[in-house]
Amino acid sequence: MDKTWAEVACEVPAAMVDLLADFLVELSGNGVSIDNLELDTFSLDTMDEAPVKTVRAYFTPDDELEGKLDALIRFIQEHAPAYGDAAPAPPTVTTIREEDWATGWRQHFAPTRIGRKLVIKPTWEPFSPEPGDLVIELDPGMAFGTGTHPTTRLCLEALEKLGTAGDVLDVGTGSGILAMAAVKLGAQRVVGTDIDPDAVAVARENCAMNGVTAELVTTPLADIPGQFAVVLANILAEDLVRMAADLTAKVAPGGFLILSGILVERESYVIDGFASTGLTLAETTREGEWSCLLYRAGQ
Ligand SMILES: C[S@@+](CC[C@H](N)C(=O)[O-])C[C@H]1O[C@@H](n2cnc3c(N)ncnc32)[C@H](O)[C@@H]1O
Repeated sequence: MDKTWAEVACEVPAAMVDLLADFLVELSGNGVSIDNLELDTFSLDTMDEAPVKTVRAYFTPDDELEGKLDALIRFIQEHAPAYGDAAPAPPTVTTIREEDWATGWRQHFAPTRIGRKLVIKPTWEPFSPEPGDLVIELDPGMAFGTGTHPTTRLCLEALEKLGTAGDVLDVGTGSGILAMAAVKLGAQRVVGTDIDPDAVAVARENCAMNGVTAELVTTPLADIPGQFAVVLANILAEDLVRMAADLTAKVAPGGFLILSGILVERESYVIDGFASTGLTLAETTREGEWSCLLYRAGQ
């Protein structure tokens, strides 16, 4: 017989989504999906439009389900008043077939091989690594960087190709995915910085889960000490150009700067923006509508 899942859907105030999603990941042992919210997106527009969001979690329909639903209802009743006056509707439970579930959101977050050795794997998925594989465990969370976005993949591929014998700086670390990959690839000192303290908290949790050590900070780029063999920045084109001088200053002589977050149509805008930095454009890679630029510093 087909395996089934209990899909539990909760409609809550948009501002409560993060809190509830964390709770549901813990309670279900699976990931969650959030209506209108892509796993990784450069635009937060989708988050602003609706005051109420639906968070869906997937449970095994066993003897424990009823107790878990009670815990969920108590959690919502306890926390919802802080997010608005209207009482949220009770969660709904729908039985769905494994095959429907597998063709839903989850297929977008399965173990993914990136480059030759790196594998990004959700914690709940079994995976048998091949010799030499560098596995990063990561669940969809509240920070960009699950490995599903082309810009993340382009950065990871560039990083793997370069090798990371020296120190690495990851500007806009998000989930910490690039910083973790740098550590796994053998970098010495790895620093990840993000203007979003929530992202830094997520990145720290992810590093702890993966047993890797990286310095994860909210320190502005200009205040980070030292220079690095590789600097990564997967941030939008406008920000990259605005930060061109500071990014360049962090690259050690002979080192590399990997830039992504660049729509192909904005490639020349970024290249123009970095024209006076003294860096040499060594390679351009693309996936879909996204582009990644690899620069090299002189000795
Ligand atoms: C597209 S995400 C990249 C996440 C991850 N590095 C990856 O490649 O998947 C961009 C991140 O940069 C952060 N960010 C935006 N502007 C920044 C800045 N000026 N300095 C540091 N971080 C910044 C955002 O908060 C976000 O977490």
